[in-house]
Amino acid sequence: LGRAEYLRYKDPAQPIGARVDDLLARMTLAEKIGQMTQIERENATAGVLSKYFIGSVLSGGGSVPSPQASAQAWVSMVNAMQKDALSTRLGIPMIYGIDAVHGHGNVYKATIFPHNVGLGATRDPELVRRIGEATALEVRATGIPYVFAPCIAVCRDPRWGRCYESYSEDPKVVQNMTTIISGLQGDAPSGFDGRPYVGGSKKVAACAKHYVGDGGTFTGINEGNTIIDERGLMKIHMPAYFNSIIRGVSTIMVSYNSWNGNKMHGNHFLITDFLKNKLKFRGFVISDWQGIDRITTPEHLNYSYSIEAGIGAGIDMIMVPFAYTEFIDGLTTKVKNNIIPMSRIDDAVYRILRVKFTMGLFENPYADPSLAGELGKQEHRELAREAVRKSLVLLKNGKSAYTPLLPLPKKVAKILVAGSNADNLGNQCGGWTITWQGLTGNNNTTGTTILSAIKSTVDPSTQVVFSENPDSATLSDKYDYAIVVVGEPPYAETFGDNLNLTIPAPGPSVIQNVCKSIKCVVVLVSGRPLVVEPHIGAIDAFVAAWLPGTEGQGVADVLFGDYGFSGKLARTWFKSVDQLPMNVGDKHYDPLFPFGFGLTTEAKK
Ligand SMILES: O=[N+]([O-])c1ccc(O[C@@H]2O[C@@H](CO)[C@H](O)[C@H](S[C@@H]3O[C@H](CO)[C@@H](O)[C@H](O)[C@H]3O)[C@@H]2O)cc1
Repeated sequence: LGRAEYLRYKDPAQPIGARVDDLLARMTLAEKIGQMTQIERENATAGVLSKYFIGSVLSGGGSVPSPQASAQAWVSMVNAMQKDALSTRLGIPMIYGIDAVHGHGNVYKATIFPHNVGLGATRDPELVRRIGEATALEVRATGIPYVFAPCIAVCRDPRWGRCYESYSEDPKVVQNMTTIISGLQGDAPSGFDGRPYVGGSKKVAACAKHYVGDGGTFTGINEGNTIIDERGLMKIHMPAYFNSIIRGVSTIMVSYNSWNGNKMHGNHFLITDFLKNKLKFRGFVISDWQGIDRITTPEHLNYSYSIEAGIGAGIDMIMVPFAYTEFIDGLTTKVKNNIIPMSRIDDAVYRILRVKFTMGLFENPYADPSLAGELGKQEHRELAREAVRKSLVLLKNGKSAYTPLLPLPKKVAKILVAGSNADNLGNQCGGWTITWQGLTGNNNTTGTTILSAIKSTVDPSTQVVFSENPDSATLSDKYDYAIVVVGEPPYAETFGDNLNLTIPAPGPSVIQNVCKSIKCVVVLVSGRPLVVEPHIGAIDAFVAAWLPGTEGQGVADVLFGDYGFSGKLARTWFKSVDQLPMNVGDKHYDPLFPFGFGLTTEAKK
């Protein structure tokens, strides 16, 4: 029998660089460009991956194999795609990516952690690292090795629809929370000088996004224009990328926004000169969804130009995600006509292969079925509950310092719970949950609403009356106190852009109606600070709960004193939207509640 030809790139004993060099030298242009192409899962039908040598597949927001798909169904889907990819001449495994920005959001019964706006308020980087570890396990339970997380945006204007994806307006808080990358990927060995690192098949490749300045657009317009000089960009929006690279982040996603009128997806200086050559980032740079299409207005106006500008700027992998033949043909033409040099293609493919080799994808291309039980595991839910507790910020406690309302007594005669967000799991999870935009209501995934948490925490003898929008008959009853849980419905991206930031109706009237006659604590479930100045006088106690996710028990734990309040504002709480943008350190700083503010309480013995 002839000895099978020794293929150096297939030998795990070989150094990573040698394996990449060997494989790259064997690849045709079509195989190289295929590696640079990421397509949406709905396009990855039988034979497509092998026919076009596709290197990556993704789930866009809400893209699932079937409604309420099990971990096993996800594993079957990903493994089938992998089998197709491995059937190619060189057998290069594809890498499947998904947004797991607050736990494995697309997936039914996954643990949904607080969105980043709440995690910033915890000021607890080690907690956030543990969230990364748990998220990696839940993502691997579904056979997926790559997440488009964390978002390290520094949101400078809460009118931005994605502000809740940002840990803070303060770059230092965002830098501290890059511990999530080490949780997701594992700890890069010291002196790793910014090479991509993923520590085995219980870890996932991460993606620091969106590079750069996504949180700094004019009036918070999503995908808008970040108008700031280079010094300001480097001081506010860049620092967390330094930390991410030191932590060995495997990929970086380019942002839709422009910087001083120039689209980031076409910015050679920031992507190649700065990120790759100065910061020595050695993972791969991925575009956002149709990110190169949106270089032009209207989008896709001149896709040939978009390809040239995006690849020329230094983007390595294109999240196409649908028109993949147009992308492949377009890039092939550019290379054959010497408009894009082969050296640019080789740089891109080198980086992509380095990540795939480093994370062991060649040795372990298929899912580990033993991890299925990690999805929604009780231990992870307890971690999420701890995160909820630590994310709550107590902004007012009693109409005077001598009459604190919190912690609430568990044993009283009767309490009223009111508001749109008291009994609504979808609202407390927010966007990027089950679907891209998120879903209001209690029928979309499993978890604990704030109302059910209250009911299970109070003494069994305490009567709990719930009414979303209580009428005068309900309000005429006698209550020891009321808990009013109001706030925003779920949203994502541009659909969340909002210039007035008022509490959605009927929240303000519920606050007024309840609080004028009953001692009340208002719990605001929202992706950002909202207009509360007109109501604050009528409110006895006020808690910012942000978007806590599935583990609403964490809210009751603190309201009733099983744990103390410890959260600190990671965002300035404005008085009026006319003041915006207004951030800590600004010359004119006149907030309702300043950055860093948060009252504390002691846990009841
Ligand atoms: O019907 N419309 O009006 C509509 C509008 C815009 C759409 O565009 C698309 O919608 C979403 C759902 O398909 C996609 O996820 C992206 S968003 C992008 O997706 C990446 C992958 O999920 C994330 O990592 C990034 O962080 C995020 O910025 C895009 O905006 C789709 C439909």
